[in-house]
Amino acid sequence: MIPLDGQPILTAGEMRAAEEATMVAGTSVDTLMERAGEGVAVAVHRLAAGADIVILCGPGNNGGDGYVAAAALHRMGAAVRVAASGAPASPAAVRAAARWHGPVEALAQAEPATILVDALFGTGLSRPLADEVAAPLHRLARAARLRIAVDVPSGVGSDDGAVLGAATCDITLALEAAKPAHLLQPAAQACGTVRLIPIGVPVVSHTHVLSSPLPEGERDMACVAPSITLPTPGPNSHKYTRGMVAIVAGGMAGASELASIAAMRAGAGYVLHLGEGQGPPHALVRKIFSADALQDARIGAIVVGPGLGRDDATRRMLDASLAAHRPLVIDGDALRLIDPTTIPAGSILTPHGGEFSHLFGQEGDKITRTRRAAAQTGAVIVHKGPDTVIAAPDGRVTVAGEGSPWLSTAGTGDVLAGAIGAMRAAGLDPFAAAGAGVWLHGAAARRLGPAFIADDLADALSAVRG
Ligand SMILES: NC(=O)C1=CN([C@@H]2O[C@H](COP(=O)(O)OP(=O)(O)OC[C@H]3O[C@@H](n4cnc5c(N)ncnc54)[C@H](O)[C@@H]3O)[C@@H](O)[C@H]2O)[C@@H](O)CC1
Ligand SMILES: Nc1ncnc2c1ncn2[C@@H]1O[C@H](COP(=O)(O)OP(=O)(O)O)[C@@H](O)[C@H]1O
Ligand SMILES: [K+]
Repeated sequence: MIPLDGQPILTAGEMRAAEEATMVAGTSVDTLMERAGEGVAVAVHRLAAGADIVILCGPGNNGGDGYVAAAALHRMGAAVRVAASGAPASPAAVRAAARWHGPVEALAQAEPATILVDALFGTGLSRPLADEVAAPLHRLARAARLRIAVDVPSGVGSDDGAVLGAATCDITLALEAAKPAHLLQPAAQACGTVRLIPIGVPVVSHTHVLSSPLPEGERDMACVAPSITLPTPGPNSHKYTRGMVAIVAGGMAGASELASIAAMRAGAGYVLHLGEGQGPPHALVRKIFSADALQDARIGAIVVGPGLGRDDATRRMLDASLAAHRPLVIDGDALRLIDPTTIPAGSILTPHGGEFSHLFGQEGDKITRTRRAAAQTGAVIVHKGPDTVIAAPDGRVTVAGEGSPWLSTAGTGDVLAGAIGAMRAAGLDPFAAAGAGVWLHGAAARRLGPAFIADDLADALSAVRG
C-alpha cells in the first residue's frame, strides 16, 4: 500500500487508455484483474486482522476485482462472504465471478459484517446510484467497523469528485494510480485514507499529487512526480540571493503584515513591506509605498493583493506593481481589480473559489477549470481550497491532498501568498514556487494541529522549512 504523495492522477478515460495499451502489449484484462483482486485481498487481510468480511460486488470490472479478492481471501483463511447487486455483466467480471465458489447473497438482503469491502462500482460509474443499491450500501456501511473501497468509493464521479450516492469509507485502495476523486472534494472526503495498489499498468500523466520535498539523493529513485524543492542557503548566500520580496500593503494592514511575516519565515533573505505601519518584527524593512520603491532590480517577487482594498488608490498600486516587471504573486483584492487580459505571463495567481469564479467562471471540474485558466492567462494558478489545484500554462497540474481543515480561518490565504513570494524570490520558477509554498503552508498547518490562528501559521513556517 503506497501513499499518494507525488503519484500520477488519471481520469477514467486516461486509465482506460493505459489499461488498453497494457493489454495490447500482451497483458490480459484477466491478469490485471487478478493483480488488482490479489492486491486488494492482501491489504484487506491485513486490515481485517481476523474479523469477518463482506465484499459487495457490482456488475462491471470493479465487481470483478471484488470476486477475485473474495476468492483470494478465502484461500488465506479469512471469513469472507460476497453480496452482489446483480449478475456480473462485463466478460472479465463473469470469468472472475466463476472463480468464487461460495454463495452470493443478494445485496438488498445481505447481512452486515465487521469489514465492508465496496466493489460495486469503480471508475465506470456513469450516473448516481439507484436507491436499491444506495440503501443497502449505506445500511451495510453503517453496520461495519471498517469500510474499504476498491479503486474509488462506489457512487463518486471519478473525474470531477462529485458524490453520487457513495457511502463514506475509511480506506480506499486505488488501483495503480490516483484518480481526481481521491483528491477533489467532496469525493475525497468519502475516500478516507487513500493508498495505491500497483497492478503493472504503466501510467504517465501531466497531473500529479503534490509531493513532499525529498532529499537530493532520493530524487531519482522515487518513481513519482518531480519532487518539490525548498531553496536552502549555501555558504556563499547573502540576503539578496536568498530572495528579496516586496509586499504591497493596503487598507487592511493585518493581511499584508501576515504575508510579510510568512515570507520571512518561509526563508526570504529580505522582506520589504511597502505601507504604513510599524512594530516588530524588527527584521522587516518598512517603507511607504511608491512606484519607485518597486523599481529595485533586486526584488525577486512582488506580492500584491492581501488586504489591498478595491478603491482607485489601490488600483494605482496594482498598476504600479504590474508595471514594475518583476515576478508577481497576485492575491486577494488584486484578483478582483485585475483585468485578466493584463496579467503578465509568469505571474502566480492565488484565487480561492469565489475569486476564481469571478475571473474564470465555473464550468468543468476543478482540475480542468484551473488548467484552462492557466493556459488562458499564461500564469500559474493556485486554485485554493481543501483540494488546492496548481496549474501551469504548459498543462502541468499538481493537486494538494493533505491540507488541514483548520486552515479555514481568516488570514491563512495571506500567509500562503507570502510563502509563495519567498519561494519565487529565491529563484524557483512559478510552478515550483507555487508547489513549494502550498506544501509549506499545509505542512505548517498540520504541525500546528487544531484551532491555530493565521499568525501562528506564519510563524510555524520556519519549523517546516527543513
Ligand atoms: N483500469 C485498470 O487498469 C483496471 C481496472 N479494473 C477495475 O475496473 C473498474 C472499472 O470497471 P468498469 O469500466 O467495468 O466499470 P465499473 O465496474 O465501475 O462499473 C461499470 C458497470 O456499471 C454500470 N453502471 C454504471 N453506473 C451505474 C449506476 N449508477 N447504476 C447501475 N449501474 C451502473 C455500467 O453500465 C457497467 O456495467 C476500475 O474501477 C477497477 O476497479 C481492474 O479490474 C483491473 C485493471
Ligand atoms: N477546509 C479546508 N481544508 C484545507 N485547506 C483549507 C480549507 N479551507 C481553506 N483552506 C486553505 O486556507 C487558505 C485560505 O485562503 P483564503 O480563502 O484566501 O483566506 P483569507 O483571505 O482569509 O486569507 C487557502 O490556502 C486554502 O487552500
Ligand atoms: K468501489
